[in-house]
Amino acid sequence: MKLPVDFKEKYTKLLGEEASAFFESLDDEVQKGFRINPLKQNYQEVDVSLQEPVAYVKTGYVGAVSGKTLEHQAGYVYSQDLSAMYVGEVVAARPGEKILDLCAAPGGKSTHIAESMANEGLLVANEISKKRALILAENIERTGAKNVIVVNEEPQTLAKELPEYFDKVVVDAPCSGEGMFRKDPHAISYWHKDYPAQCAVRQKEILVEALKMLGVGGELIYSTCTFAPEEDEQIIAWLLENYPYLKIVPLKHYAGMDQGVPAFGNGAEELTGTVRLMPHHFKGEGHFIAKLKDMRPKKATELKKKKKRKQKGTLTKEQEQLWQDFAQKFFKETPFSVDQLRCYGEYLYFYAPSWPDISRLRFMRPGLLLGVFKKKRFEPSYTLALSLRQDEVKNVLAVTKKQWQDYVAGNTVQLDKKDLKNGWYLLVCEGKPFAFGKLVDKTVKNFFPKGLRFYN
Ligand SMILES: C[S@@+](CC[C@H](N)C(=O)[O-])C[C@H]1O[C@@H](n2cnc3c(N)ncnc32)[C@H](O)[C@@H]1O
Repeated sequence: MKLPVDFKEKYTKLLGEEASAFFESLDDEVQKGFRINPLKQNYQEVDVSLQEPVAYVKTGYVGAVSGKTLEHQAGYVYSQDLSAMYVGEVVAARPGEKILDLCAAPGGKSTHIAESMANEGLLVANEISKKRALILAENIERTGAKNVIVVNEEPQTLAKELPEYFDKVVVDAPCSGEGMFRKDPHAISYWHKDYPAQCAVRQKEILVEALKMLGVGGELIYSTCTFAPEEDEQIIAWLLENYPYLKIVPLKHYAGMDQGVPAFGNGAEELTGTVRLMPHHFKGEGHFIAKLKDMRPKKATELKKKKKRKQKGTLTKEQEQLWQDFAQKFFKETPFSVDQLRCYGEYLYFYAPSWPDISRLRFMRPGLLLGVFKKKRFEPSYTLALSLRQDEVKNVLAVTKKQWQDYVAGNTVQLDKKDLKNGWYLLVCEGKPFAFGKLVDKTVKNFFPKGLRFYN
């Protein structure tokens, strides 16, 4: 790989005798990784090679997964760089927490966080770029998580709406991307000597807003996919100097993981509690990760509940009836109560009443999309199908792998079974729910989203 001269000079100085091993590692083959999704029923049975688990992520494996497999389409696996996947583990999301992923697209960390929350609590996944936020929403959708809101905002706007709201805030910051050189040689073309310092300015701006949203006693998780001290140890040193109530939570260093280097920051010994994932020591593209805790005690006044604004999106009587008709026919037990339903336009969402009012924010996904009202009928969504387990529903239709291939390509499926009632079915292939289909006589009509169709 042809590395910029300034880059080589800089890391020769910083890494000393290790520099040549570091440069050589950037020519090694990319080692791919993936995670399996514990939100899915029988997730341990995915049909991919699970021979090489990674030690530091409970659901992580070494290996490549194709985007055209049933496992991928149905949300059982998520492809993620082996170093990036340690971030989600460091977040250690727990059911019931309120978590913000401020720079979330395409969703590697957000999907991991959502998958750890067992559908309890709230993850707000935010992405500033609209195009990328759409991809983020799609990736979140495949996980089947019910407790995720996807927004497309600037950190400043979010901070005004959700001050001190979260238990954990994740800033996987836009950075100079030196850890992307091997995977995406194009990243080299953006790099210049002053780029890391320029990125650091933006990172500080983002962090100032992120900290406004962190609740007293909460945790900030900061990460980059770059090796530049300006964006790594120096950012953490800056945080410690400017927010003296923050303390580093020392992270576990598994085999191959390096400690943060105090001399790369301000010399503070506690920087060793951060993690550097360097490609000449660790299978993965490279990352820096730090966790900081807000050490301020909670004040009595801060425990007072804020007055809630009246939420929009109440259903009409007719919409409520249409949903209930569908739910009674389809579910063994109706999973959402009326106060958990919101309607935006014709679209029906699950939205827990305890979640904050986001009506003034640009959202891509205000909760779990359940379906759409169309001329006196309700049509369930693909997203709802991906969030369901077979044992929750009355109407399950098992199809063959060939029929799955046809369906995801946009075709109808012909059945030879006679005894099935017409109506909506959760389609399942090899035990994995993957979409809704509407049976009309012996034909399963295709409702696979047009933009997601693919051929095998
Ligand atoms: C490193 S990527 C995030 C990767 C993501 N966390 C994941 O695991 O898939 C950084 C993201 O920050 C976004 N970003 C860029 N400028 C930003 C800003 N000023 N504030 C917030 N996010 C920004 C980028 O669009 C990009 O999607």
